[in-house]
Amino acid sequence: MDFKSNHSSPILTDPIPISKPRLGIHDSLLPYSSSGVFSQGLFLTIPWNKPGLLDDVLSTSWLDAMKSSSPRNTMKYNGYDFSTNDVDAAYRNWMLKYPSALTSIEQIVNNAKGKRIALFLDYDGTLSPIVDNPDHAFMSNAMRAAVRNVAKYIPTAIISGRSREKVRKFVGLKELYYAGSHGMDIMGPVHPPADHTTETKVGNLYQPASEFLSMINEVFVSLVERTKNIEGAKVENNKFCVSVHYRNVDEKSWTTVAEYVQDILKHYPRLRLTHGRMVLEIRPVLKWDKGKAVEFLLESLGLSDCDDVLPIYVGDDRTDEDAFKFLRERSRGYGVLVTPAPKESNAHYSLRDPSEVMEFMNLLAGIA
Ligand SMILES: O=P(O)(O)OC[C@H]1O[C@H](O[C@H]2O[C@H](CO)[C@@H](O)[C@H](O)[C@H]2O)[C@H](O)[C@@H](O)[C@@H]1O
Repeated sequence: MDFKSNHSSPILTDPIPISKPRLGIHDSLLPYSSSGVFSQGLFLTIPWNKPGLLDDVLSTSWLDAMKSSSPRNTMKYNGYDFSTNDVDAAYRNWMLKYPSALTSIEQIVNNAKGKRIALFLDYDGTLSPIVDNPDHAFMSNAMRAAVRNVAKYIPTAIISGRSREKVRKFVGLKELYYAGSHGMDIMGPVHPPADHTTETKVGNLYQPASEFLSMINEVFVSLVERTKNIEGAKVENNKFCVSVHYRNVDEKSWTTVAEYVQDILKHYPRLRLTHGRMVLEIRPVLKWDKGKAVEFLLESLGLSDCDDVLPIYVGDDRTDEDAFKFLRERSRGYGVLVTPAPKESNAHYSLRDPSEVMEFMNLLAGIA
């Protein structure tokens, strides 16, 4: 399998051309084939993203970007103040383009007839509500039950910006596929022993950015040190990427946070910066994202190039747009954007919040 992406980064604007080295994936990282989950002998060409230090966050009005990156409520959005009525009217209008996946379930079911659904779920803001402390973003037991139930009928993967280990711990379900670090750390389900004489089989692993591990660690340590005096700043090690949270930082210090990040990145031309919800994220320049992870998983599951497969991806964040874009460009399946406020997206449908995501999964389980 040879991934050759034409996708241009949705974020970087740096025009510096670079060569695209072919990254041979070491055998030890190749999925083993005995369980038949991941195909063997993969040799991926992973295009490198342009080595820009700065994305839209820093190249233009990054302070504005920081401000609008996660509306704390729907009354203030993208710099505008809305009354509740305005918000409702705007949202209803927006839903003409991105209809609710709940009210469109019949249409989805009709299109799924004779097809196998594959479900991809983002974690933060999709399965768990956005909270101030990233370590406390727990999903409810009801949500866990809904995921467990839908996964009985539909192959289900969690694709998150968090480290795979952390998101797996939050979700707590062994039977799922997990892709952490924005898709750069993929693992298949852990199979329980068939009987007490056999060992638990660890899921197959695929880590296209493994060579960046020590560099990311270094950056993590530097950023922790650098930001230690900024009240509320939190640096999270997501294994193949680092998140610098400014949600709890006084707005007056946001510039300082961004400058510190920018300073450190100057020493790492092979890392780049993207922007999530009140978080700056540092990751390898590899052009590997959630869209690539979906492509990889479909391929590994033997579900790519099949007309009888309907992938559905549910997510709330900018990084999920890569997956929506992949599905749209391939005219395959549906992206479902989770948002309480209107925003442009490559998704096909919308859901307002995690509780609607849960309802949607219950409906999917019912029809599968
Ligand atoms: O891809 P995701 O699963 O959506 O992960 C994206 C980032 O999510 C987390 O941060 C976000 O959620 C936190 C908890 O609600 C919130 O406090 C923070 O402001 C948000 O940016 C996570 O902590 C990051 O590492 C992920 O990259």
